[in-house]
Amino acid sequence: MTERTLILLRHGQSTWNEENLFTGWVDVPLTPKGEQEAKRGGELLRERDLLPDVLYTSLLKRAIHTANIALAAADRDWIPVHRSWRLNERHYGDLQGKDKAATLEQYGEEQFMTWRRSFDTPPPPIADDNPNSQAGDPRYEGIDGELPKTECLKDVIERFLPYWESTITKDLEAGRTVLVAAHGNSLRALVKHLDGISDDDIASLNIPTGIPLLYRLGDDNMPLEPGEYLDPEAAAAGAAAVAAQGTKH
Ligand SMILES: O=C(O)[C@@H](CO)OP(=O)(O)O
Repeated sequence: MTERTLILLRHGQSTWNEENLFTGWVDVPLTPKGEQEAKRGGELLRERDLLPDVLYTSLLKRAIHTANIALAAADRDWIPVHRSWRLNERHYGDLQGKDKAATLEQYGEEQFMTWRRSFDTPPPPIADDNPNSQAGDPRYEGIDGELPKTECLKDVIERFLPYWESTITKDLEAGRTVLVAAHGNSLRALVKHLDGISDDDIASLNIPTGIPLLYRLGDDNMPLEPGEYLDPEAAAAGAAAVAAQGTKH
């Protein structure tokens, strides 16, 4: 059996992470701190000799820039890249652009957590004329199916896993080290699948920004051992910070 190497990387801190706003498909840039996190992520890959052969990213610049910075730090700028909307962050519907703490205060913790972390209840859909809607955005012209107006985690799994199975795993099977640079909730969708996490338990799983998460996979493309954050201490602190986002003022 040959071991397959998969590295997951959530983008570094974005401007809307810093401002504590629901982001979803809104295409916001990294902050200087986010760029620094991405660089450190790439250095961790280089230090461990985990050199990606191929990159998969979303269509959003916070993931694209994170990958570029990390790959530059690992001296792997040149590897082939595949971009797909299927790796995009979860579409946050009408919450896109709204302040997380203010939303918690307005709707209460139960509703807030249902929208934020329940498996199958999406937030209300976004209107096409909302400035944070992606209606008419040329990058989604070729989308197969309908442009989402909101999504829950279940919807993300339904659009991400077919791509994982049909495309990303083919590179793993060819022996390539695969880097997936994506988002908090699209990576939660993949980790749920890999780690066999239940629909209820996935609510408490949070992915920190900018820290590579390494998986060694077997012939069935499932983990041989639990995933490993390359900086476990920073990962634990980062995940706790994501979990606390609703309460920050
Ligand atoms: O706003 C978002 O798009 C996501 C990721 O930043 O937030 P949350 O962790 O609240 O799902």
